[in-house]
Amino acid sequence: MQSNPRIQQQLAAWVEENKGHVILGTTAQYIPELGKADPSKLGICMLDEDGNYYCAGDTDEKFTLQSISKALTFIALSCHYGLEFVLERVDVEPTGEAFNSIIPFEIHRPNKPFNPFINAGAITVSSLLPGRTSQKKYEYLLSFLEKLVGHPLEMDHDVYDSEWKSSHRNRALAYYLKEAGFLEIEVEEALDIYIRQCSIQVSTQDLALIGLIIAYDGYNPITEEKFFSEEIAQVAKVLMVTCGMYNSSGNFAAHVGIPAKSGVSGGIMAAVPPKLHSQTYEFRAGAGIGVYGPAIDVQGNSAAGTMMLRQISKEWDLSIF
Ligand SMILES: NC(=O)CC[C@H](N)C(=O)O
Repeated sequence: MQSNPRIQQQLAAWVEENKGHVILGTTAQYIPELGKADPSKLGICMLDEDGNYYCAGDTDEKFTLQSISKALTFIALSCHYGLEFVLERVDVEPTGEAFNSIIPFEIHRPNKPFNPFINAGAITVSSLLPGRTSQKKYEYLLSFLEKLVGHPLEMDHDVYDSEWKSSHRNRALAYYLKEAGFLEIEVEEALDIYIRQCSIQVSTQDLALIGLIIAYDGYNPITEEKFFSEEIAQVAKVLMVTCGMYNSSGNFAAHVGIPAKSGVSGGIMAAVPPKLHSQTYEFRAGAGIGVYGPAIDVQGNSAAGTMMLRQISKEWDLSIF
């Protein structure tokens, strides 16, 4: 199908309409380098199965994956060792606590972290990536991601350094994980791979493409390549719906209804599965979405980005529910 100018115009109009919502958030100050981002930015890119990109607003910026990487590490690890191996080591239950909370861990003393999208679960998953050193684990993940997006990716070293120096809470969390026997590698190595994966730079176009592949159950409909199984994609989407937007996941499911994963850099990756009975012709076949809006709300989600997705989903009938 040819690119549709009406979609492009509509997206541009919605970016303008939602720009005002940036004041509902601030940049992530707890990682000083992320705090320096321009809070007024807002951009979106949508990609359909024919390879048409529809981009509007600030889509030239690169930004770091942050927690969006948690979904991708989960998929990469499941591809390598199988889903069963991963689910034996991390659960799929939301916690209702902040992503970096120590409380669920300390109170419930679970026999595995609650889910791979909170920091406890994500650090555990990262530590299990194949490779003896954090460098090798990082290389494994990077090459998996580069295959998905089809071009080389890089780490933002300033963001890495900034988080490494300020990640006292994650370090504490990693010591809890070590004490509980969930980390087979040393705390500093586990933190290193986790912070590296969070520091990988992407664009909204990259997120739209990975979102499309997840929506298509591990298959890239543009290049006709299969990257991971339906089974893995299914669990990834369940996690995105139940835990992907932290403690706003319920609200996001109710008002947007698209499997999505956000990061404190202000990125959101969303996977719009095919919905053949929809009234909305353009995206009946599914799509991938990448959003960038670094002013984040108290839960850690792009404030204007979330509002914009709410409008888009409503107007184009994208909710899976
Ligand atoms: N929610 C996020 O994006 C958090 C990622 C960030 N690197 C952290 O661990 O705090």
